[in-house]
Amino acid sequence: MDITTTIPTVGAETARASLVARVENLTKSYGAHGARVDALREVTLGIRRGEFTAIMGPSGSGKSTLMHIMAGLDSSSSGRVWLGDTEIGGLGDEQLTLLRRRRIGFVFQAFNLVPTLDVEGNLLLPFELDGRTPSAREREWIDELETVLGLDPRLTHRPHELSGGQQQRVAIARALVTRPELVFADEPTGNLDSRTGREVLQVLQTATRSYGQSIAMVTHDPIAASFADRVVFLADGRVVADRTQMDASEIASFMLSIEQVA
Ligand SMILES: Nc1ncnc2c1ncn2[C@@H]1O[C@H](COP(=O)(O)OP(=O)(O)OP(=O)(O)O)[C@@H](O)[C@H]1O
Repeated sequence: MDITTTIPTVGAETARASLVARVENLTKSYGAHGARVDALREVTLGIRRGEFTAIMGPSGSGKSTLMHIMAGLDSSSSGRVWLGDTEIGGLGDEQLTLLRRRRIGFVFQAFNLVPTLDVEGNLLLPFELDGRTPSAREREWIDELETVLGLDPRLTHRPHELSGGQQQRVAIARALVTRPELVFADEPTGNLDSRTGREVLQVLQTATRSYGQSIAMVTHDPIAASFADRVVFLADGRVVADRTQMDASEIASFMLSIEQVA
């Protein structure tokens, strides 16, 4: 047996198994010729399972474009994208819709709750959209989320009767109810004051630390990124740094250095 070729292969497979999502040589360009914008340039990145990853970068660095392509909301110009073992680039629209519905959770800056549904109705929406009711085990999980996120007294309230922080908690609970492989959070604290924002970030951190939820959060806020286990920095469509556990001041100075170069 040729041991020199066997060992690295096993190592690479193990490393890939620990990734919940990955992209390889991803590029995305908008427009053509003189008006062309290269939003992503040959990005290769893996999101590790069970980690809270922040994707940071100045405005226009490509954060949202990367998130949208990883979540199957947009297509790439070239390169490959996987969620687990599924290569997203090979999927049709219907398969992509199912993948997003069943395997990915989303939390947006604007909460995106359905205004006509109460909290319980919003939490059950992912099941409703999938044409099914939660199993007994899923019902237990929903009950646990409602309690942990402090939503029990609010279940019959509609979004307009809730504070911004409460609405974002509902949105996070809704993203977690189906136990998705990966939750994408897009500036989840962008509409919140700093104290409420920190509480929401703690909720996301708890989802990872207590429940092993993989989360990828796009942000330009150093304080938000400091709650993450890992911070990936983008500048001008490229990954320029990939660090673990940085505090907010380290992140802020690193951002400043990127912005000065850009
Ligand atoms: N639909 C589009 N058409 C043309 N250019 C686009 C489009 N979407 C994004 N871009 C450009 O691609 C680049 C990356 O944009 P992207 O929104 O991914 O950056 P971002 O880091 O998320 O910025 P922000 O923090 O301001 O949201 C920018 O130069 C942007 O102007």
